Amino acid sequence: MSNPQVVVHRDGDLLAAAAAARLVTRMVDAQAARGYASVVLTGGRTGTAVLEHLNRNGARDAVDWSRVDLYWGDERFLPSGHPERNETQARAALLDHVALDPSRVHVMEPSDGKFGDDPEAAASAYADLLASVSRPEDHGDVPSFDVCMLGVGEEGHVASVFPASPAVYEKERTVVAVRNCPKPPPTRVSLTLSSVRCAQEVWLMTTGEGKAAAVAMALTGTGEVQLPAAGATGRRRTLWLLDTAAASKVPALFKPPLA
Ligand SMILES: O=C(O)[C@H](O)[C@@H](O)[C@H](O)[C@H](O)COP(=O)(O)O
Repeated sequence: MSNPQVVVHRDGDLLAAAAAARLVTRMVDAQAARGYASVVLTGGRTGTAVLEHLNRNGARDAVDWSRVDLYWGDERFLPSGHPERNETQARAALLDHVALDPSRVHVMEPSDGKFGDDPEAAASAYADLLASVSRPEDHGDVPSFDVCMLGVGEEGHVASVFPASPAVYEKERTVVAVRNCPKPPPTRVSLTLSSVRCAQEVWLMTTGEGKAAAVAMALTGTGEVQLPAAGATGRRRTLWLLDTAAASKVPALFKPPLA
């Protein structure tokens, strides 16, 4: 488990642009080292803005998109193509504009997919997929993703893991169905925190005053049951990418001295 690092940017747009540039570099380095890059995408405004900026980044095609494995941290359990699905928004923002290998874009099943309106079956199938692509060096049923990107909710949720929810207590399964989610839409499929923690690097990216309390609590010892973002740590790196508003309650010890 890695200690959190905090990087603060002037505003949300600069945060998204800087995170996109960081992601390009991380993916290029992963491909140089191992021949492929694996990234977990997140829904939400910040996560989608990062993909939009990545699509506009001049270094975008330094990435060999045919050797990228994409996953989702969570997905809204809606029909395929629904505008509220994270997949739909990611495709519009980036995926439809780069030469990905479709077989390496690992979508969580929609509610009109092969399992119909059964989110538990969709979750179980995604867990099986993760297990099938895990390598011996991953030491488990979840790949050691190069980067797992996460947005953060005002009450501290990440992916679709909410405070004191069944998902936050899950210790066995790697992917779960989430019902009665406090953030609409109510039914989702989500990685559990233990799956998030398989990533080499976890990037928590959020903006705005409304997130400042959750960010500060996560960084100052609140437990993951009450504040799931506190449990989102990477094997090698846990990076909080914030704008000044979301960082406004972060203790000085986490912020580099102003230049
Ligand atoms: O499917 C989702 O809704 C997201 O995965 C969710 O975890 C999101 O990232 C946070 O709610 C932050 O969302 P914003 O970035 O829009 O604040």
